[in-house]
Amino acid sequence: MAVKIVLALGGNALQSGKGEATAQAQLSVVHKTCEYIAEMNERGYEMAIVHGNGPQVGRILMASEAAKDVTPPMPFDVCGAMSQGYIGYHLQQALKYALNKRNQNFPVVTIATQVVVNEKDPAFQNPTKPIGPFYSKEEADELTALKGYVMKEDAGRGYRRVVASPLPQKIVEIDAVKELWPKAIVITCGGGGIPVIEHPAGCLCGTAAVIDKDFAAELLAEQVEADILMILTEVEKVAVNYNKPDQKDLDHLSIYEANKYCEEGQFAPGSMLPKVQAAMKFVRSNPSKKAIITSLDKAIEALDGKTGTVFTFN
Ligand SMILES: Nc1ncnc2c1ncn2[C@@H]1O[C@H](COP(=O)(O)OP(=O)(O)O)[C@@H](O)[C@H]1O
Ligand SMILES: NC(=O)OP(=O)(O)O
Repeated sequence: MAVKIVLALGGNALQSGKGEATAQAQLSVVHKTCEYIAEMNERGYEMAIVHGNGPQVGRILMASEAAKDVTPPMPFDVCGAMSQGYIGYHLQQALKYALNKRNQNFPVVTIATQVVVNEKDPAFQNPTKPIGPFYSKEEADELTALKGYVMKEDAGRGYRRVVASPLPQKIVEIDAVKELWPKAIVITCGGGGIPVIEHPAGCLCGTAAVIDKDFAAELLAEQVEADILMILTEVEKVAVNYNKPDQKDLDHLSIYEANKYCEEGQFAPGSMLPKVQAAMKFVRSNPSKKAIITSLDKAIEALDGKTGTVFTFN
């Protein structure tokens, strides 16, 4: 039986950290990303793709706010939906190209995905999710004074605007995802999903937040009964004492070890911590499953057991 994987694609799979933030620059990075995904498809893995949207949704919001004199600003949830649309479009285009090159006539489809969050989630009172570009401390202080943004330092890389990031509770379009699996590679829960609140009458209402795509990918992986949750980011392995002279890269983490390192504060909140927490949650949900955190270019080697940080129950 084919191995089922939910792939979570981080920022570097979509945009070069040091490069420009244009649509063209994103598409060229996505083309490279899709070569790896097509190779995985060629090897017989069944996949769904969840991607991040922090930089993109932040920039869509900025553009919308900057244009307020000519057109009404888009609500936050609509900006999230827009980010799903254009990132999904880039992935569809690049993945189809990479698949065709390998003579794999395989459908690729993006589902605009709503994800239910709890309006009482404490995350609404404590914004943690970095979005948009990076700023210096001085620029960050100016934005706080000028626009009231909450700005936080992001894993040693500069300051970013942070917004609420409630936990995903339910994937609204999950039946469609299951229906399409494994007939297509489905791009779903982009940017963690469009955050919606479920009202008693049954209607859904978009809300101002950005769900963490690693947690949404975890929920998806549980619901489609994936064998592996694979989180692809910039680093090949999770480390302890990250960025310090005594940094130690980790090949394997049990729930017990991962928990201990979380308590020690080894993983930066808003970057590595949610990935580790999502990996732990998936393995805890079914101790026969595994999660892998690695870099995009090492994904296949990691599936072959040669690199990455592998999370297992014991
Ligand atoms: N303990 C750690 N081990 C490895 N990387 C870490 C650690 N703590 C923080 N990081 C940083 O977290 C980054 C991944 O988070 P982020 O860039 O937010 O993810 P994404 O790829 O989803 O956009 C890594 O590239 C690294 O810079
Ligand atoms: N929504 C989300 O988690 O985006 P990033 O991966 O870009 O932070």
